[in-house]
Amino acid sequence: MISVVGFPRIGQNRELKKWVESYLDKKLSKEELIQNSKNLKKTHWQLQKEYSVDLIPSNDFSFYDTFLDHAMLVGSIPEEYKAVFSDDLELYFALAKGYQDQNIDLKALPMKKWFFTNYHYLVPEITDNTKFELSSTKPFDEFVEALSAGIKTKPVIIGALTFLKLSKKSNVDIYDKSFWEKLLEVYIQILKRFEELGAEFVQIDEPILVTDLSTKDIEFFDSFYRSLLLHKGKLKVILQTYFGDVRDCFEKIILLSFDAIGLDFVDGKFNLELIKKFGFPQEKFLVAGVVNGRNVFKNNYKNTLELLNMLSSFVDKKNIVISTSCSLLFVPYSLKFETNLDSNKKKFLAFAEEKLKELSELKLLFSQENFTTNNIYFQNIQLFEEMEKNKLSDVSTAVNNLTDDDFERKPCFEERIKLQKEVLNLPQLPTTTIGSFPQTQDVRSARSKLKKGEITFEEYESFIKSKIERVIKLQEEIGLDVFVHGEYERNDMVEFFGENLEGFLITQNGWVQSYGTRCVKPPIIFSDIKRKRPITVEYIKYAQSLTKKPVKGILTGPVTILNWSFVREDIPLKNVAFQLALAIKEEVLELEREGVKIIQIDEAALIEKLPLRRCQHSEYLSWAIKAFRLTCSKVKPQTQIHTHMCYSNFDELLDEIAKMDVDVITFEAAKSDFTLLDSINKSSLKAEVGPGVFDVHSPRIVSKEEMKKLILKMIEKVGKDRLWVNPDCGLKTRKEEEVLPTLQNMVLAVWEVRNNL
Ligand SMILES: CN1c2c(nc(N)[nH]c2=O)NC[C@@H]1CNc1ccc(C(=O)N[C@@H](CCC(=O)N[C@@H](CCC(=O)N[C@@H](CCC(=O)O)C(=O)O)C(=O)O)C(=O)O)cc1
Ligand SMILES: N[C@@H](CCS)C(=O)O
Ligand SMILES: [Zn+2]
Repeated sequence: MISVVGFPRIGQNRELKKWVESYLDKKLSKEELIQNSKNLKKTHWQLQKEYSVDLIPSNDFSFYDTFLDHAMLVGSIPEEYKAVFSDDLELYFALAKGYQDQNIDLKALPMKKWFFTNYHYLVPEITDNTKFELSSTKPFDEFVEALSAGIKTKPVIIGALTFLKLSKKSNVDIYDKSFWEKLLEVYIQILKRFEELGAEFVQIDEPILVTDLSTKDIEFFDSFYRSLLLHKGKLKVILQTYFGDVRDCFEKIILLSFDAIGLDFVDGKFNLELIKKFGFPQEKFLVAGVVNGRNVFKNNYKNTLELLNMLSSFVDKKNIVISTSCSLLFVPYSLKFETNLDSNKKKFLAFAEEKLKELSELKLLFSQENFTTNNIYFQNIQLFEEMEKNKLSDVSTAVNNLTDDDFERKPCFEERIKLQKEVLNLPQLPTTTIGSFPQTQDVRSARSKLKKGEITFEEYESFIKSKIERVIKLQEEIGLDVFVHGEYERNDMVEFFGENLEGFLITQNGWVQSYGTRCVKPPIIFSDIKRKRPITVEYIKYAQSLTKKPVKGILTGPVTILNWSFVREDIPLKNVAFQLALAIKEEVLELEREGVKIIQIDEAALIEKLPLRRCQHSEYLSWAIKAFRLTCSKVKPQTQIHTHMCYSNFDELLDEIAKMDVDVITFEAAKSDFTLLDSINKSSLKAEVGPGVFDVHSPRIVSKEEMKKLILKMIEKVGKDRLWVNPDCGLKTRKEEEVLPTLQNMVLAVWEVRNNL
């Protein structure tokens, strides 16, 4: 059999994004949105059927986020939202995006990164008031929709442990049976309903099982599922894990009466060792995740068939289900739109649709005794031999020649910061922004015209320069201290660098959902990385020529470029990171030579990609931090190096972040509690800090008073001498009318505080 854990839902041309945005703009009716989405789901199910997928997922579709769908399903929604909306879809989008009118001001649920991916889920809150009850029909409706199209799907449901652990909890003990019994009842009802509807398989996703688990987690899991599985009736229940191995609970889960266990053999290589050590129950299916759901390179059939054959010495061959390692949500839809990719490179790639083909080819080969004589197998072997030949020089000469001195910035922070203060002569509590200003429609449309050849590069360049002129003027008017050029020339902070460095492939349509309706187009790292030409220098120099205030040169750091790109699987990540670092270093040094006095190297994704298991942290951090240091170790002491990190919970990692040895770090402040600021004082971090004073993800205009209070609190926590004042991230997703007043209030708040220092 073949199973797909989940399928991309945004549509081959981002149709869903466009429909949802139109619905939110009141340009598409609710009925149209629902009908269009039904057609889209049907297309995806039919596509999977064409590739002979046996276990086709449903309920992997979502208007915004499946975690929010699940919260709606089990009734874990705050009462104050429920009270306002009689329409479920309005309630849903209010939770996703917030809601404001003259009388009501409801915030959006917070977003968090989904494990180590670049997808964000919405975080529901569970309190002692939460009354779990079956509150939506979405998964059942989708099952029936597919059935009426002639496809019996495998509904996918988020498991209870993953749901509870990834939700925010207030005043509840999730391990207390009297708390979770109600939730159990809801899960029982869900299974019963699917059984009534005639489902054969149901997939329960428990990716949390691949993280470090406590005894309580394991006890909860055991009791909850022991009880739930008593009610499965005729259904076959798949326990689906992904993103790693299940070393903490394998022995327990194989004893439970799941009918199938889904294990990831791509990110969870250790799963094979677990099976070798503990065996696998003969009566169960093993859903073997062998086709990578998180990367775009073709599957190596030789390795995969070796693995499957190895597994078949522990599991009856007919019980091995060939599967994706995780949902295909994390890869683009199809290669068929990539008409500009060099065919000699494209042949090494597989997006979601091509992965369906891989699954069916693997099924065929696995069923054949003499698969090595099959032409499909032979061609795949040849492909990988060719890939091996055009391997990146394992460690390129420059990376090979690096010595300790290349990672060391001199002199020490205390001496550098004194020199920088003399050069920059900034006021106390310097104000700045993180880099991007609103990417307004005119900017997107100019870029689109450039791509279509409707305007020349010179016309585009002069348009970007006019935007820079405007943003410099705006910053002068607002009274900020350190300026930015606005990043108007960048479609995305990673893709833009991919477009301008050698070694990357850029897709036309390789969109992947990042959150809600927002997508990114990750570039593909294919060969040695080199800087072909200056990337940011001209626009930053131009911006600096328009003002006496210092303009920050803003670059994306090597680890973030690496982590938000698709990277070849046959080269150690560390080597690719060092190649990227050498390229960014050249840009840093050129900016410095051109007189740029402050350079910000964004490492938004450095902490977020931390391995899920603690025991693997230090290995990752050691090369990731070195890659960052390589970019700026050779700048003059007078040049001030900033970095920016967003979204991450890095309280416990401050001593590691200190090793980046930057002069200034801006980050998302813990929104209302100040634990991070307290931790800064206790850590070895010496850098000046700019905890964000407003949340860029909310359209709210923030008042001077609100920010003044925050600044005073921050001064109390970290002192006035090392504090910067800035938003918590770039402003690209906001409208100008939302952020300009807030920036003005931020500056006014600082002026008032300064006057009283
Ligand atoms: C900081 N974040 C980032 C992450 N990952 C990245 N790779 N980059 C990030 O910045 N991860 C964590 C967060 C996630 N945050 C975001 C924030 C915003 C977006 C977003 O706005 N995405 C846009 C697409 C951006 C883009 O690449 N735009 C292109 C193409 C624009 C386009 O769609 N053009 C239209 C034509 C337009 C016209 O003619 O008017 C078209 O092609 O049809 C560009 O600017 O050139 C989105 O809309 O989803 C994502 C993640
Ligand atoms: N410089 C980037 C960082 C985002 S994390 C921006 O301002 O958009
Ligand atoms: Zn950010």
